[in-house]
Amino acid sequence: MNIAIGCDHVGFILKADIIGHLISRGMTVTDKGADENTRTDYPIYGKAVADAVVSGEADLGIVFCGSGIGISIAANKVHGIRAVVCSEPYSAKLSREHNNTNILSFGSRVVGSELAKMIIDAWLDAEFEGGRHQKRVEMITAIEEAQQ
Ligand SMILES: O=C(CO)[C@H](O)[C@H](O)COP(=O)(O)O
Repeated sequence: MNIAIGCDHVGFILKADIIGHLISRGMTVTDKGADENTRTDYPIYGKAVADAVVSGEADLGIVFCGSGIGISIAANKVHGIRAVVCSEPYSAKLSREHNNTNILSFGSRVVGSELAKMIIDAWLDAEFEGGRHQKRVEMITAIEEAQQ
């Protein structure tokens, strides 16, 4: 599985910690920046990771900013993206099972490295359940398509 990752200046250190964890899980990691912790703007990297996911370059994405909020909002502006900010594993698991999320977002000022790894494991180990949830995800997509 190929995971695209991206961060702003605040998320840079947590992203660096997480790369090794993803590789240890057998993932291929495509890093869309930022490449240093100099102040930058999170929408650049939220869009870059989202584009990689919707184009098929990556299967899933993980993004990092200070709160996880701005970069997830930016990613969610790209059609086909369902990005979620998580600070505990249960929501991460449910976001895959019920909502088929394709980007996981972290607040580096909120979540430490070990908790982030637990959240990532819960997210990656979960699978979309389909069934009654399929129709609801399709309803979200229909909202998106009506905006075009
Ligand atoms: O969390 C974020 C967006 O939701 C950003 O990381 C945060 O706003 C950056 O702030 P600053 O430029 O003061 O470091």
